[in-house]
Amino acid sequence: MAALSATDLRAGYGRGDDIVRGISLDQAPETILAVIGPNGSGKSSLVKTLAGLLDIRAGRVAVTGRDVTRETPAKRVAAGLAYVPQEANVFPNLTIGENLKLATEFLRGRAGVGPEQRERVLGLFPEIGARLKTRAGDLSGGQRQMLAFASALLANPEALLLDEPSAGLSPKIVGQTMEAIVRVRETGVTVLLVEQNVAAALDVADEAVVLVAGQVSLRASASDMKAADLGALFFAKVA
Ligand SMILES: Nc1ncnc2c1ncn2[C@@H]1O[C@H](COP(=O)(O)OP(=O)(O)OP(=O)(O)O)[C@@H](O)[C@H]1O
Repeated sequence: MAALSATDLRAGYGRGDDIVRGISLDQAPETILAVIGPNGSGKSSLVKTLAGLLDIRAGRVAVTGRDVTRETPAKRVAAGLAYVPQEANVFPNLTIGENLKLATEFLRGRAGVGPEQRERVLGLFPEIGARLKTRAGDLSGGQRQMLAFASALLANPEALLLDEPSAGLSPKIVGQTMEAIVRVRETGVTVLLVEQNVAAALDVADEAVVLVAGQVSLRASASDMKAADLGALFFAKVA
């Protein structure tokens, strides 16, 4: 069974045209699927639609077979679908410890949420665990991203949606962030990774999809995608 599944998904903003225009994708458990494509192709909109932040106009979203299409964002997290937005993904005025505490505030009742999961997650991100009293606003970009991952993982998700985790990070820190994503996958989490940094994403992904104008124009293994002419794919004319 797919860990994450979207079927004929359509979504857009307000009364505007569809931005997500009929996307279907099934993601096998414990894989990393990179979502790449040119600026404005709808990558962030897709991930927001999966997370429940953009109203679904048609189609279906399921997490480990459970239909969450009509669920609120909070209920989707409780169903096993966690989301790390591109920006504003931590509370800067709160400490690391306070951020982590808040992350589980609305998750009572979800299996696997609690002190053991907290220990497991802090074990994955030791530099976060060692600085629980530090204000999140005082962290570097890379550390802030680790805190955002850790906060999302406290929900013990089946699938994790990441929107451009490399944005604004130096190349060295991008590498460390991608390594962290691999560690997350090794704990059994399925990761959907939206990235502008195509090379970094393909280095860690199993598979990738190219989005052009809100539709999937190609799906391939990460290694085949590395060999593809992405320039031609990204800038192909779409009807
Ligand atoms: N809040 C919004 N209201 C209206 N239209 C929006 C909104 N956010 C995005 N869009 C539009 O949706 C389209 C897709 O944007 P989206 O941010 O999903 O693309 P993207 O592939 O993630 O781009 P980028 O790589 O630049 O982040 C764009 O035409 C954009 O103008």
